[in-house]
Amino acid sequence: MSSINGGNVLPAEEPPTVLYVGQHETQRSEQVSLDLLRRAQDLGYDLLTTPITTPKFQSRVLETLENHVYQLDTSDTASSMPLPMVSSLSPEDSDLVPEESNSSLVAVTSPWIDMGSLDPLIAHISRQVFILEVAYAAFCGVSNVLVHGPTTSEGTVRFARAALEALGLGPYVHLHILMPMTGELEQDVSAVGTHLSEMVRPQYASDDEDENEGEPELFSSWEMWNTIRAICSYTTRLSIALEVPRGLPPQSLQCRWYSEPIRLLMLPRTCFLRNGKGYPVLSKQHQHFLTLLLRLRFPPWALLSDVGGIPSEETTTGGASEPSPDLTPAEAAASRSRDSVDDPTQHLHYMRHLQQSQPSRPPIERFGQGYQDYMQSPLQPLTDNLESITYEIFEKDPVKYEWYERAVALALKDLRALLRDERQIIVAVAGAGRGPLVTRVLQASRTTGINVKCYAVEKNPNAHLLLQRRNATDPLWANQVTVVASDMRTWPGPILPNSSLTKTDLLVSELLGSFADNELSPECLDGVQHVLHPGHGISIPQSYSAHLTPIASPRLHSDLLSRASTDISLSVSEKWEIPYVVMLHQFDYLSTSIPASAEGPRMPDVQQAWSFPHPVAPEILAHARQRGAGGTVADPGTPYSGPSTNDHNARSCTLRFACADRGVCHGLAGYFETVLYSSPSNSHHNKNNSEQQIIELSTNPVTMAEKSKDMISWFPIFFPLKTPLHIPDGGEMEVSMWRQTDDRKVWYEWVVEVYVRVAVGEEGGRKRMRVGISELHSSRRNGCMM
Ligand SMILES: C[S@@+](CC[C@H](N)C(=O)[O-])C[C@H]1O[C@@H](n2cnc3c(N)ncnc32)[C@H](O)[C@@H]1O
Repeated sequence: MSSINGGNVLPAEEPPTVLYVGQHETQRSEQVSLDLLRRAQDLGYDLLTTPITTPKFQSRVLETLENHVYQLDTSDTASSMPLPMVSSLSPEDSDLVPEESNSSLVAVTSPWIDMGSLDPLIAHISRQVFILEVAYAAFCGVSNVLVHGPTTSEGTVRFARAALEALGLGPYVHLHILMPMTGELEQDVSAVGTHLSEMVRPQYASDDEDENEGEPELFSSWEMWNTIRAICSYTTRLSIALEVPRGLPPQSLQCRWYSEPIRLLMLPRTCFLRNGKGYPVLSKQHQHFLTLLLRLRFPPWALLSDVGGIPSEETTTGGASEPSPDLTPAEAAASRSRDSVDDPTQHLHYMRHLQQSQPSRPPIERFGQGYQDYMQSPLQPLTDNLESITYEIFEKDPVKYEWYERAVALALKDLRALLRDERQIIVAVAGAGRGPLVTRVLQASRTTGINVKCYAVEKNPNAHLLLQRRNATDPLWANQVTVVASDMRTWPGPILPNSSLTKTDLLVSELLGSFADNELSPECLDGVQHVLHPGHGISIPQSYSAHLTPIASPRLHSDLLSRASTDISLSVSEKWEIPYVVMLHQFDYLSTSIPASAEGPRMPDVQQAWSFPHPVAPEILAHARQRGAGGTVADPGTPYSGPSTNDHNARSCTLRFACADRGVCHGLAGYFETVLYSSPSNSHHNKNNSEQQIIELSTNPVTMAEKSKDMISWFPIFFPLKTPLHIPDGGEMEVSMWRQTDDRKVWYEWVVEVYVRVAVGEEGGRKRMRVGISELHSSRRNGCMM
């Protein structure tokens, strides 16, 4: 059964690209007044940054610090001296005032403080400055606050502790931590006067020089951010202001940042190139990264940093000459406004041009617009009946039905060749819904010229009514389809005119969930297998398999954390114990294959968990029936012991995933593949023509493009981890998963372990050491009812 959007209507049109652009100056020369904001908005900016405090305040704080240090150095009672207090803000300490228009401002805390300092005096002063500033910004109604991230990884925990305190100052305070993608910020904060880190007393200077030697680690900036947000418990009020460098880091790091909550994208002047005509442009790689971010459910705002001030009224009203016809729209706009490559709004015009000219999204993204990273509880296909609108959405899939028709046509040809007579081939569509697969069977019959007798079996009484109506009105159906209202597992099978039961030659169904078997296709198809001819009967699909890979998805983790315990259907802890159907968007694969080239696609390592073939070997079903009747006793002592007719549908797997880069695992992404039909005459056909003889569907990101590109019916599934698991560089994840069943329901259990290989002895031997393990998660309480 498909799982898209829980039955909501989805727009398939290209949604407009939303891009808010703000202007930032590391050292704003002009006070951010209402007038400046209006001028900025007239130019096309949506927001401005503003410092919270003035240089006067900075001088006052420095003075306090210097006085204290002087007293410490000269006083006899230095050891008992209390730490200095930074007194409340005075009118000359800040130009910010409460205004309605403050919602268009991003307040910037002082970049010269160092909350993570090893020197307790510096850390103490910095923390006070920070708290005073955030509290005042919040008081003035500026809820978005930009904070320069920690200067060293050593100070990250202290920085995070202060950030957590600031978040407690008000329910609307939202902190954006300014981080470089890697290494150090391009913005020169030394321009804003003495940085407090320069005033560290010698006894507190870092002694970890050995550790800090050499190149900064690629992922160190990300790691700092990860520490901050973990200490702040993944609150949605903490996000990143990511500074984009001129040269982008490798794909692996770009993808990691992409998965994080980037709310502001800081674009300094230095990240722009100049094109042949001297106008600022972004490189192709930068444009691609921006495009990905702009497709997020909540795209970041762009902050153009130090690209030129906001011109005063007089300079903006000067006459502009007509632009040259060979300029791009962005260049023309820039040229029209100022007619100069020195125009301070060129970068803004260029960003607007990029906004207007975004490439169109892939079909699944268009279709799922608004549903990115939205977690839905999986369906209960046997107890719930779908609504017509849900079927209607499935039926929009441009690939699935087409592929089914091809599979049916191929199977009909093989059956005709095998049966060697002209009798009608008996086809049953099990779980017919509103009938699209019945139509495809009839079309395949028409195109192959092979006569069929078609049965449509459906347990949803409302869909059954529609099937009957369609049989009477659809010229292709022409009242020739036998519509059966029944659970397929209790359907005795086709009845001949002489009232005797017969078997079907071909059984067509689509009962697949996002993880293949999670909507009980195996159980339903076992139950209807008795109607399939035991000799030559064909099932479409012939097999399906579940696939998974570990992912980092801070967004989903944060979303689950914040889900209220008032959810009537789930207890607080149960939300971690069920898989969710979700259009995964803002996430990162933790285990990937190395791309062939730097630009080559980075493919995840997606491994098969298990598979189900159909029809099942008759002995297996006979044995299951025997167990159900009490003929065999199950292993005593096992939690689900006792005779079960469904034990043959239990599965388990243990899979290992190599992780080149450090990261945090928030759960497992699940996909499926299915072979609808693989013709046994495969090789024979291929000799004579190039027609494809194996028809498959896939949502596995590695094989989807090749097997069923642009299929939209299924979103992936997500198995969450209650406690995120940290993986070091070069670590290995081991995923153990079970499909469990008793005679009433089916559920999943999963556990993830992290290993590293460490050198042992002098002979170069290596030992596999476990460094982390998750809880055992189980969806038993919310299992799928059989
Ligand atoms: C995903 S829908 C597919 C509908 C349609 N065949 C299509 O491809 O658009 C699965 C259908 O199977 C039906 N179904 C599921 N389990 C069934 C069962 N045990 N017996 C009969 N119908 C069943 C559901 O009611 C639903 O209509």
